[in-house]
Amino acid sequence: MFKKLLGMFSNDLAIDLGTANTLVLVKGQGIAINEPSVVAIQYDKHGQERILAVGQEAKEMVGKTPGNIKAIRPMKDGVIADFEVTEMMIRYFIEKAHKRKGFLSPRIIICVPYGLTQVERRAVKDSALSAGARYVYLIEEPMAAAIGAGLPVKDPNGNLVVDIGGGTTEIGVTSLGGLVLSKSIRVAGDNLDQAIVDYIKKNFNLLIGDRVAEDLKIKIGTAIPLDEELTTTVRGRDQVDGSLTSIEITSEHIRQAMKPSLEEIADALKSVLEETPPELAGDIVENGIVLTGGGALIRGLDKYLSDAVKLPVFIAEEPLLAVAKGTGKALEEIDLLQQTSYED
Ligand SMILES: Nc1ncnc2c1ncn2[C@@H]1O[C@H](COP(=O)(O)OP(=O)(O)OP(=O)(O)O)[C@@H](O)[C@H]1O
Repeated sequence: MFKKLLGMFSNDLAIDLGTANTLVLVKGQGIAINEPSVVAIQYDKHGQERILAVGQEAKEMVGKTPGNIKAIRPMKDGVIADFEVTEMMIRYFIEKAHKRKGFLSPRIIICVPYGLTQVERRAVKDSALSAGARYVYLIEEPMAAAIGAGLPVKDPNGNLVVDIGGGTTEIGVTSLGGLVLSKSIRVAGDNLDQAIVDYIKKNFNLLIGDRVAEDLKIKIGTAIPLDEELTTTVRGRDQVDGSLTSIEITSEHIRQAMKPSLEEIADALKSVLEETPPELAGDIVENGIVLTGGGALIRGLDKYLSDAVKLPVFIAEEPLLAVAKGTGKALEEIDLLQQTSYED
């Protein structure tokens, strides 16, 4: 009761700490921040560092910075690659979202990739505590994705969600409010971008950056053949003579480039289905599989995965927001959470 009362005087926050994007929701107000998980750091001549930009502004600096500025993605492949910068980023986003704060420091629920080590979980909690959180809860990504996709996670039924983010694809089977089974592979959006860079280098002798590859994936990427293939022009540096040049690329090329990674995602899904207890598997056969995360937006991925596992596959509404929305819903039940398994 007392804790409930305290909650009325502070803006509790829900944070989806993604490897590609970080979203912050303020309780009762909705999404306050939706920005890339990138930090630009400037070093002075004594080697001292200071934050130059965080989020969208920092992402625009990636690959374009002079020597004394570094644009860093502190979370990579679903793990914390740089603790110090992750902490700076969490602190920056909390302070920005909580600037119109009540007179109490907030309680914060943070969604973290499945399978972070105890040390990484501790680091995330400590960053939020040192940024002024009164209490920090952690929730794992597949669970938040399932809640955000509107699946009836509390029912005694099996639900299967596949969250394809930037660094990881997380597959989870939920039932009775918990994760029964989960698998995380380091094959997701970033890996697809890298596969496109490599394919274009190998087949066209053209060097392109990650940002250009990501644009190609979003603009013309497809998991299945299209009735009318899409075409676009891509600019880069010729590997042989070093000149700047442009070539025509089709959706068929991008599909070929992404094929091995998409096969890995399909194989991971198959292995989770094989391990799912029969009672829950029956529910999944009936209800199908739900895709969340930015990767769910790849053209035809639902059909591709449905063909691979011979089950219906659906795309969640606003898949890029599903994890954040799920974390936000968990925040609304934060008083309940104090007694449940979410508490770390
Ligand atoms: N329309 C689209 N088509 C294909 N991919 C897309 C599209 N829009 C976004 N993406 C990709 O989705 C990924 C980001 O997704 P999301 O924000 O769900 O990841 P994240 O939660 O930050 O990462 P993680 O779940 O690994 O922590 C990026 O790789 C981005 O390129």
